[in-house]
Amino acid sequence: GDFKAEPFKIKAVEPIQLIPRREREEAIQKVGYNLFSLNSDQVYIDLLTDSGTGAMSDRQWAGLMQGDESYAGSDNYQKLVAVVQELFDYEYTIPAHQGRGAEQVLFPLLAGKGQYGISNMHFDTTKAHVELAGAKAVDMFTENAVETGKYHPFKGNLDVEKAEEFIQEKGTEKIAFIIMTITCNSAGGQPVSLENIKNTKLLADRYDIPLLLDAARFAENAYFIKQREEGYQDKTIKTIVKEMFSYAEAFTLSAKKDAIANIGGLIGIKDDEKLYKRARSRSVPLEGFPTYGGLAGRDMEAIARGLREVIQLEYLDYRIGQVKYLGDNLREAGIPIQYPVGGHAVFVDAGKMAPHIPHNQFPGQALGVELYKEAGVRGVEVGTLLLGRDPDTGENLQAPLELLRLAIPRRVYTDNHLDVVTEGMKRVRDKADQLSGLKFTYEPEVLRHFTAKFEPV
Ligand SMILES: CC1=C(O)/C(=C\N=C(/Cc2ccccc2)C(=O)O)C(COP(=O)(O)O)=CN1
Repeated sequence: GDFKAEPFKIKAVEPIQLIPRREREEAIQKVGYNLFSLNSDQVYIDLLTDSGTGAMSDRQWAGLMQGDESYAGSDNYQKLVAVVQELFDYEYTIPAHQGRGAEQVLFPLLAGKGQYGISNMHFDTTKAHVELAGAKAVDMFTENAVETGKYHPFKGNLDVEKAEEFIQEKGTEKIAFIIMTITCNSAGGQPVSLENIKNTKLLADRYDIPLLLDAARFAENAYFIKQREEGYQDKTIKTIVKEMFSYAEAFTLSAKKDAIANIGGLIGIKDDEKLYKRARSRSVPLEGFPTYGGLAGRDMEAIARGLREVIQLEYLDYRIGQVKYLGDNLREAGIPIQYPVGGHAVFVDAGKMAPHIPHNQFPGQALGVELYKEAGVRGVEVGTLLLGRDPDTGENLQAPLELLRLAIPRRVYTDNHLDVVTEGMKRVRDKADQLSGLKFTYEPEVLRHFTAKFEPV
């Protein structure tokens, strides 16, 4: 339409507050400069993640009252199966408690010791589950993904040539699967074009390798295809979604993103009954039972309803328009970001903003700590800290980009809140060259960023 206002009015609100600067400085120092360790009431505007932090609609809330808590065969499960069939044209659905729940059930059935998982970019928790299955996660993004200041419509694409060389080098029996992350979170929530998905499918078929989707932000990916890909402008989001999923044979999906639910995950299997039965039996010890997957019936209802809401064009116009609003304001202030903005967050190029901080002193984390001190805004580092160490050598892997992610929860904040973020980032920019890096005082074994402790270098 020709007006930009939110396609909803607000019915319930949750108070937030900005604690005094002194208290913010004490709080972050006390938790060892790890933003994950702050309590929510110490955070004014929480851009840590868009995962599980969205606001449900009144219809989703109403659905909670229709939770069928039958142990087996819950009515909400049937609704979930029906919406997966309708939206993705996938026969089989197995719920899980979240995305990682889906990954832990599915991946070991497809990947094993000494094998490789190929992806445009594995998000860190997905990489962890490929490794837990005994395989190695290999990212095959294109050069466009690392040139943050340069426009490219599909920075999330997989480099098909690079992937083919790798397959030929290792031998096809060494490749467990190709998993396409849509949108590509670690590249900056960047979309993957349908052309790239098609070409990846052709590659997978040529070598008889399964193609999976990590579909956490599938609706946002579809929106960018409609906006930017030749021949898709007049297609509905629903049509684009169905085509995207038609090229894969299974997906894992964190319902905490584009199902706008606070918890939940899904495994979708297109038509491979044998794989479905194996996954279904694995879900019993790991996720409880194949018709509830670690969730209450009410949660499955919320997910089923959220999946229908997320593909509405008015919602996506608003949601991605809000991310662009923040991105445009930061760029106007001369703050380097991954451009164009992605679907769920603005990724500040911390490597460019604080070039004096080496990658292994975590510039993204240093900027994130400063933004919290300046404005009580919590972001998250997506760079070397998140990437972790090489499981074989133990060496710190250097990330392709050192980013500070400002993830925008769905239907939660107004542009006024985002203006505070812009103001806070301007203050950080003005002192960026005086910032020092961080070093570990405590480094956990696995997924270290969640609980690590630091001190300024
Ligand atoms: C593409 C993709 C994801 O982005 C994803 C989770 N993302 C998250 C959640 C998170 C993870 C690590 C640190 C902080 C926050 C995000 O903040 O971005 C998962 C796992 O889903 P799960 O959290 O439901 O287990 C699978 N794939």
